[in-house]
Amino acid sequence: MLQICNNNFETNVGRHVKVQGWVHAIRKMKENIFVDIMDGSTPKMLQLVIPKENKPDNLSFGSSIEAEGKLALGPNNRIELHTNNVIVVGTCDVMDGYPFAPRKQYHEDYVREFLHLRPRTKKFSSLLRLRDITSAGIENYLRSRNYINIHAPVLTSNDCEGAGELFLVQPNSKDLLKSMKREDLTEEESFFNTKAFLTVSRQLHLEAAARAFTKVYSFGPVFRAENCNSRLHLAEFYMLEAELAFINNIDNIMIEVESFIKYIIKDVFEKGASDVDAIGGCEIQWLNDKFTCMTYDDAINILQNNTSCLKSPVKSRTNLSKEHELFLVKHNNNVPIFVTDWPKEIKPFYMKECKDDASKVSAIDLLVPTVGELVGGSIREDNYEKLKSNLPLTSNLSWYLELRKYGNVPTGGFGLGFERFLQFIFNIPNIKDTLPFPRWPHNCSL
Ligand SMILES: NC(=O)C[C@H](N)C(=O)O
Repeated sequence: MLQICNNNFETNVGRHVKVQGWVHAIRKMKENIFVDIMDGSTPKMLQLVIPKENKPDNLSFGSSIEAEGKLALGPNNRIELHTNNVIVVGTCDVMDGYPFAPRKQYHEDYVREFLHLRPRTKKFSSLLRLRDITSAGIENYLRSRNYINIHAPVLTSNDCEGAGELFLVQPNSKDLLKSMKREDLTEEESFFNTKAFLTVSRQLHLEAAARAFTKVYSFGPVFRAENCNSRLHLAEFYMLEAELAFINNIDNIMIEVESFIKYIIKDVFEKGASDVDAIGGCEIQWLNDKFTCMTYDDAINILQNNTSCLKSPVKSRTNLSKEHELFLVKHNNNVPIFVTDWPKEIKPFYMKECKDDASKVSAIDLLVPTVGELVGGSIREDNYEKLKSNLPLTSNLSWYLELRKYGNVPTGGFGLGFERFLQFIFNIPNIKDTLPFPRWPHNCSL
């Protein structure tokens, strides 16, 4: 079996091979039928040349086939398969509800209505391959720099960000809940003896692991119960989170983030070049520029001087709106910006106070074109007493506090939203088109 990605066809000319795939185009000529197939291993198609009399009756656009024959050099110097042995594995009756037709371009909103068939469309299959290449690039990069991958749990009893955007998890069986019920626990608590949620961030677990392995990361799904249906939000998304021990200066985190992002983009543009071409090319202007660094107060000043161009009000000591984030980046010639020194009251409990200003925390948001905030990171509060007084009253984070008691070290880290990263690298207008089966409010049907 030959996969189309094995593009050493040149050396294979004359060889007898078997291929498999899905039909993307059929052209009927006088003596032969020309069929383009894709097998998903590459954006490239392979042309089959089938003598008219050997074409199976049920061969159509969208059907899956197997073909055996001889590879030959075609008139345009492309390698094609000459075959009189084609088997239709699965038919596809285009008149019976198949939502796509040959040689037609569809808007992504339409294609998204058919999530189960979408991976077979040409552009989306390129996007999913690019997602795979980027994700492998991230793992390889971190491994090569001695980060240890920690499989932190999806189920957790903590609300890391303290923002209340949690999905509650409990058994679906009333009988099970009844059998596990205890007087002192609510029904929601009866399975784990505590409420359990889908994780919003693995940072707290990574902080525990960083105090044993120095450099750790986790790359997996996180969940946010936000009733937001924007082009930038998902209820389930992948987050890359990294945590480094023996770090007490946010500059180190910024250096780590900037070199990581630049490396991964260059790597995926190189390894995924044919898919990047297939989606119409991508260009990043600032790959050789240094990211800008400005304080939150500087950012607010810029916004306050430009209120006439902004719809959302600019208020100091509040979060930036998406409009503000995108304005700041544009104002900075579209070069990414690290915003530093955030007001303490708008950031989570785990961030460390700035040395020279106790009203600020040592945190960064990285703002980039197209999507705004891409990365959030901070130095973590490592002082036992200070952290104790910052902990939310209702939290059960005594274990997290205890990390500051035994063999404590300062740590810092960051989290990067993977889908936003893809959106921004490959210029994808809607985040729902960066992953195979997106979840967003009112949408979890398959
Ligand atoms: N690991 C991180 O620093 C990410 C951070 N906890 C967030 O969810 O934004």
